[in-house]
Amino acid sequence: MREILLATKNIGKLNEFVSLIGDYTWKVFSLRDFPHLPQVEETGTTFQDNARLKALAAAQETGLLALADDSGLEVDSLGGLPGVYSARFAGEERNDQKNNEKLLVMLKNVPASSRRARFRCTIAVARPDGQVAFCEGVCEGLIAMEPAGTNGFGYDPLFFLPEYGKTMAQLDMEEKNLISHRGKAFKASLPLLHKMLSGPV
Ligand SMILES: O=P(O)(O)OP(=O)(O)OP(=O)(O)OC[C@H]1O[C@@H](n2cnc3c(O)ncnc32)[C@H](O)[C@@H]1O
Ligand SMILES: [Mg+2]
Repeated sequence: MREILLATKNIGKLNEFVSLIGDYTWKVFSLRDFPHLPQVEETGTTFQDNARLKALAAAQETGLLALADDSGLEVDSLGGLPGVYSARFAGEERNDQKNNEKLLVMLKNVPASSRRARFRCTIAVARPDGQVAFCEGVCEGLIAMEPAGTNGFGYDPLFFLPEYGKTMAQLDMEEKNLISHRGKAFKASLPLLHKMLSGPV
């Protein structure tokens, strides 16, 4: 059976990937199966750089094919922030609620018509031999005036999808996976995953 390591410490992301992988007959590992692995410093300035750092470290330390995701929220009126700093926007403690509160404060005087934003996800797939490939997915929306919904994680309660009339946190995981940046990036990565899984890893 093919084996893949999902190289993320974010339980929300992990659950979404497990659901996306769904029926594939792959043996799926997560970083919880390798608790001794060192923390990867996300020193890159792009999603691609950080995804590469996380995937390569995991593949080289475990000998498995590794998939990492670096993702975040880009808010137009903030010049693309929080971007690669999305997880630690309100500080190194990486608190979702504080991140959301900080975002609302920064957008306090910004009208609904200027609250365009997008989630972006870059997936890196790395082999232990150093080969790395990338895929990207984007999901467009607006930053709501107040949070709504309890599903998902991160900025989902503030990410409003006009065509659904709901925030991302008001969708269930299957609905989110159909339209999300992560769902799109994962689907785009499937041919690549099959190709990289077919050679000797
Ligand atoms: O690096 P790993 O271990 O994968 O976990 P992380 O949470 O630190 O992940 P990132 O470095 O990629 O930071 C992504 C942040 O962007 C936000 N984010 C990304 N995808 C999201 C989603 O689907 N819904 C809500 N917020 C999301 C959220 O704040 C994440 O913590
Ligand atoms: Mg991270």
